[in-house]
Amino acid sequence: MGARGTPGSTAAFHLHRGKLVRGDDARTIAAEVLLACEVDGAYANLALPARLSRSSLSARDRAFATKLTYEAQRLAGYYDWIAQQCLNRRLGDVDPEVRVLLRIGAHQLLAMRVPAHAAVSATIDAGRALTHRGALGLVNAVLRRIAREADRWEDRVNAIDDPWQRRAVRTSHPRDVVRALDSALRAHGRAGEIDALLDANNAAPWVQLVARPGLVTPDELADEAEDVLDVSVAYGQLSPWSLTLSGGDPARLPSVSSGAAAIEDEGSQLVAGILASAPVDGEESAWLDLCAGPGGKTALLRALAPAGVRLVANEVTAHRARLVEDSTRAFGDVEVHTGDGRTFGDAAVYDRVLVDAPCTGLGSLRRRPEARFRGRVAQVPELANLQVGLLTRALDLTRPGGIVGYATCSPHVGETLKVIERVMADSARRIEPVDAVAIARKLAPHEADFGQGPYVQLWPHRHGTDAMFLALLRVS
Ligand SMILES: C[S@@+](CC[C@H](N)C(=O)[O-])C[C@H]1O[C@@H](n2cnc3c(N)ncnc32)[C@H](O)[C@@H]1O
Repeated sequence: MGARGTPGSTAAFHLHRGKLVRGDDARTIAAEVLLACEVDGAYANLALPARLSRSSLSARDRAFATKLTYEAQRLAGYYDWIAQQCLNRRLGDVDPEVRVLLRIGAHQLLAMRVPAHAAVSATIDAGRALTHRGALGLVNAVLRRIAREADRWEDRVNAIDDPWQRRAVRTSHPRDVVRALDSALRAHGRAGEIDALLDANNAAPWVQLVARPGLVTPDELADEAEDVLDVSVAYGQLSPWSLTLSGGDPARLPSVSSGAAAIEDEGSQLVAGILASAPVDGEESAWLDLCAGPGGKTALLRALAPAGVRLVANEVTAHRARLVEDSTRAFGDVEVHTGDGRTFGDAAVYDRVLVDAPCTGLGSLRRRPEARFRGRVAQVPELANLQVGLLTRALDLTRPGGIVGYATCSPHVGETLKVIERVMADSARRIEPVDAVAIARKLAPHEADFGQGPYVQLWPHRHGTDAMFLALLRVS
C-alpha cells in the first residue's frame, strides 16, 4: 500500500480503459491524465477536471493531484532527460505507462519534497492500476536511482555543452520552441530575456476575471469574490476590467454564472479593449469578431460597443459557436454565425473587425501543460496560410476608415510580424498600422513596458499574461 497519510493515498475502485481497477488516488489520477495526454492527445486542463469529478478524493488530495499533474506534465522534458540517463535503452521505446509514472515519481522526488520511500512506493502503488509487474520493476529501479542521485541532476543538466540544449532540458521546452521564442523576443527588442520567459512558462498562471462593463463593476465583483470564495483579490495591472484572485473556484460566483463576469486572462482583455478604443473615422454601426469561439473577447467587445452598434460573431466549429452564444447570453443581441471566416460576409461594412486567429498557442504554455510537446513549431507554415486568409478577408470586410485587430496567442514571428508583412504586401487597398502600444498605455491602470510599437506583444515574464500579439491595421 502507498504511504498512509501522504496526500493522495486513499485506494478505491474505478473504471480505467473499460476495466474495473483499484487506485482512485491522487497519483493514479495524475498518471492516468498524463497517459491520456501522451497516448490519446488529451488536454490536461480538460481531462483532469473530468477525471476528478468522477473521484471521491478529499479537497486536499484534489489539490495534490492537480499540482502533480500540471507540474509533472510541464516539466516532462526535464524528467525525461533524467530518466534517460538511468536507462540503457531509449526512453521513447519503453511503455508510455512507464514514462508517465517516471515523470510523476521524479516530480515528487525532485520538486515536491515527498520523502523518497513514500514517493517511490506510492508511485508504484498508483502504477498497479495502469500496468504490469515487470514494467513496475523498471519504474522502481529508475526512481530509486533518481532518488539516490537527487542532488546531482541539476549540475549534470548545467554541464550540457550546447547552450540551447541546456536551456531546453533545464526548462523542459523542446529545443525548436526555445529557438522560436528567442527569435520572437529579439524581434521585439528583448534579446537576453529568453531564460526569464522559459521560467515564466513553468509557473502556474493566476486566475483572472473580467468584470464586463455595464453588467458588473470590478468593485462589485471584488466584493462578491471576497464574500463567496473567501479569497484575496487584486485589481488589474493592464486591464481596467480585470481582477486577480488568490485562489478559489470562480464558477461559484453568481456574476460568473450569469455571464456578467468570466475567467479571462488580462492580456485577452487588453486586446479586446485596445481594438474597441482605437480611433475610427466617422459614425459606427457594426463590429465583427471573425474567429470568435469560445467568445471571451466577443463578450467584452459587446460590453464596450457603443449603443446601437451591432456585434456579429463568426466561428468555424459548431460547438464553439454555441460557446460564443453562451458567453454572450447576458447581452442577448450578439449575432452568431457558423462558417469559415475566409468566406464570411460579402461587403465592406464593418467599422472594427477582430481576427483572433487560430494559432500554435505558443504564448499560452503556462495554461496548456502538454502543448509545448506537440510539435507546434512545425505547424507554423500551414497555420500562417490560414492566418493570412483570415486577415485578408477581415480587411476586405472593413469599410474605409475602419480598423482590423489581428491577434494571436502566440509570439512566433511566423504567425505575427510575417503574417502582417505578407498581407500588407499583397493587399490592393492602402493599409496603415495604428500604434496599438499608445492605446495600451492609455488603457492600462498601471504603467507597463509595452515596447516600441506599433504592435503590442505581451509576455508572461514581463506582464504576467499569455504572450498575446496584437496589430491594429487601418484600411483606407
Ligand atoms: C484563438 S481562438 C479565438 C478565441 C476567442 N477570440 C476568445 O477570446 O474566446 C481561434 C478560433 O478560431 C476558430 N477558427 C479556426 N479556423 C477558423 C476559420 N477558418 N474561420 C473561422 N474561425 C476559425 C477556432 O475554432 C477557434 O475557436
